[in-house]
Amino acid sequence: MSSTTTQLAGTSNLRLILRLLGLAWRYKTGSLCVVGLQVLLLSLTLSGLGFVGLGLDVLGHDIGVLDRAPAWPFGWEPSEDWTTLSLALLLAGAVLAIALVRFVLEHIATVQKSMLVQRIIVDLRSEVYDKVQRLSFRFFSDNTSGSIINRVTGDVQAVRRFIDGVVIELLLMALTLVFFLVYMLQIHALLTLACLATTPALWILTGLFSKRVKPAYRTNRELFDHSIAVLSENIQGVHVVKGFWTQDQEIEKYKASNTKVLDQKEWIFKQVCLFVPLISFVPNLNLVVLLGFGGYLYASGELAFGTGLIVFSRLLEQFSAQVGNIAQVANAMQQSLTGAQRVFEVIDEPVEINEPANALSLQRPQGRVVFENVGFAYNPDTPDVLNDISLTAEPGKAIAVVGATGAGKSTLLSLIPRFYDPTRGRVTLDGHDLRQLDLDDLRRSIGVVFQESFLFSTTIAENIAFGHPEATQQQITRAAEIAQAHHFINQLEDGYNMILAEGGGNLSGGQRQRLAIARALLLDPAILILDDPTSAIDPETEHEILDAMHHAMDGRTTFIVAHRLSTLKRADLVVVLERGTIVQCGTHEQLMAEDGHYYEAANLQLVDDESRHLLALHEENTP
Ligand SMILES: Nc1ncnc2c1ncn2[C@@H]1O[C@H](COP(=O)(O)OP(=O)(O)OP(=O)(O)O)[C@@H](O)[C@H]1O
Repeated sequence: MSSTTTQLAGTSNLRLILRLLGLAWRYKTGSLCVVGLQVLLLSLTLSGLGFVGLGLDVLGHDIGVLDRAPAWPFGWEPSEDWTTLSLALLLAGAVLAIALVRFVLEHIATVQKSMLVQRIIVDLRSEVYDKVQRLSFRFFSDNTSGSIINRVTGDVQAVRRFIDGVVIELLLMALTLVFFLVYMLQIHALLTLACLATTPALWILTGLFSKRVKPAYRTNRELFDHSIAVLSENIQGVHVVKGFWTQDQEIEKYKASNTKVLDQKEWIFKQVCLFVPLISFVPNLNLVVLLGFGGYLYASGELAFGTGLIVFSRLLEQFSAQVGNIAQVANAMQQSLTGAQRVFEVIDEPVEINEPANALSLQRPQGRVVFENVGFAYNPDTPDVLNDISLTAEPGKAIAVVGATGAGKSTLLSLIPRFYDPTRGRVTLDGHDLRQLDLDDLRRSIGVVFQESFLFSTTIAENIAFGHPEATQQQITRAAEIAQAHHFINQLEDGYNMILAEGGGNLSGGQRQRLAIARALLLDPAILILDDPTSAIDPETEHEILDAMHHAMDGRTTFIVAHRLSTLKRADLVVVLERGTIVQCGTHEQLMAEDGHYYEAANLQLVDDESRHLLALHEENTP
């Protein structure tokens, strides 16, 4: 992920954790509510445990197994009239009541936690998606769609996991440990210290595990990005895949990328599978200490049976389970840190194309576009794609840009809506540097039709009104008429309400382009950019598109990448680009009078047109 990637690759875990804690703080009410409920549940668990221990002491004392009288809480003593059975029933009733309250609270806590988790996911996904929308074209060239999709979906889940699987879990663990520790210390301090002597070993093991798996989780996400990229490219290029009969190759490619993910995940699983039992094993040593030392204390009369040894063993068991849980938390932490780093890379990606705070609003520009000594390179370390371009387009005039493939035509046009900013010089609109203008206003005053137009899987009407969703049917129809699309739309079964397949797959290339022209025209833009819209169209359909374009150009400053002589002849100015430099500039007639590339190329096309004409005549006359 461009510059930020390297910067963030070195981001320490501590900084990431602090940042994630800041994020968790946004959800403090929900998180504290979940933690509060868990504290209540914990208190109830401990009370239940205490009552069970007391019950055992009452029964043991009654049958003469235990010498010591049971110690009732808060100095309360049952009266002499109470029988052992009624005392046991009282304690059993208390345990049952506690279990019922626990049941209700546990339900509320689970619902609260799920709602919190969902809110975090939705908020974070919107934030990342919102940022992706504002990022420049450079971001999309630098990152595969697989990686971007993965960050908005999977990695966001990982960040969410930090809040519910790490922060809340650690808080609960800390609270539980403190509660249990205090209770155990109260029962017998020395026994507690002896039983917990193994705990530091767990922390050391956890630290070692985290260090070992962190890079593996990062690699895993990258391999997964690749696998999604293979899938999405295959779907997008399904025509090429089928056309070249390469399904088997593609299946192998996808299998290979999935196998890489699997192999790498297997390594992580192996580490986790070694770590988790190891962490669970260590607390068993505590039980050995408990049986030895605790048994001795009971025998020497220092420890009660039920409220002492039994309750202590249950506490130790749960304490150890909580400490053992650290393995899961450490694993969740590594996964969430990897995900978080990738999500923050998107959130931190600088918005390259932005506007000043006091941006100038040009609601309805006249459309005078001037390039002043413009130079441009896609990257600082790659050669210039445009050199010293100076060019003036007067309002309402048509500028045709011609040149060999790779000459820089599309790049030149992409500077007008500020898809990129010039590296040197400036582009102005009505005398104002584009960088000083309100970006929304600027883009609203420009209609763009690309070489291949992307349509969305919604109705034709909604596709035409894409940039202006409030447009009336009348405005939509008007735009479609100018773009020569109204006729074919009316012939469709559902007309303007026909729902398009993904990418407009159920329309012909020419129909798609005419819809794209209508979409650009609906905004009634002062400037029209037509980036070779007939390049992917057959000659028959090209004629219809050219007609549509000529209607659309009326009264607008138009930049058009064109090859057809008919279009070039109609242009007010023809600019010939060669390797990013303007080598010729003038009207068609002026350029034809010069002995240059334009003259040669135009003659070639004339010959070509002539041969096509002859061929057509020949076909007509052949029986
Ligand atoms: N996103 C990009 N990142 C880096 N280089 C790019 C990018 N887009 C285009 N280029 C390079 O810039 C140069 C000009 O490309 P551009 O698309 O502007 O040419 P063009 O004249 O429109 O070509 P064509 O007629 O084939 O569409 C080419 O060398 C191309 O490889």
